[in-house]
Amino acid sequence: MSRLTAAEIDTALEALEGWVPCTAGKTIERQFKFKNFNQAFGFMTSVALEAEKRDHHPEWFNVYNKLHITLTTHSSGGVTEKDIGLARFINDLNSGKTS
Ligand SMILES: C[C@H](O)[C@H](O)[C@H]1CNC2=NC(N)=NC(=O)C2=N1
Repeated sequence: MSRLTAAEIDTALEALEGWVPCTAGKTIERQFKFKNFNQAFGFMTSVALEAEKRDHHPEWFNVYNKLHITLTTHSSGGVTEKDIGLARFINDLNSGKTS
């Protein structure tokens, strides 16, 4: 799958609240803050199950109620539609559109 250009990433992120391009356009990243660790880890569990289904996995860092997610496609060396799709799932989950 081919890498998106910086302009393509910007366009895609217009519809993805909270996500920003990082690492010279090689990743997209978003921070989340939950009420407590259970909420954060429950969210991560739902994302993990979906990631496994998609065979596309996040890089993330969790401390208590905070979660930082980095998405990139290793095999392409940058951001692809797979990252945009997973970011959309993550946002929908966060806003209650996904169970
Ligand atoms: C063999 C397996 O399909 C690959 O290693 C998958 C697994 N999950 C992945 N996740 C991400 N984020 N990028 C990849 O390139 C990737 N590749």
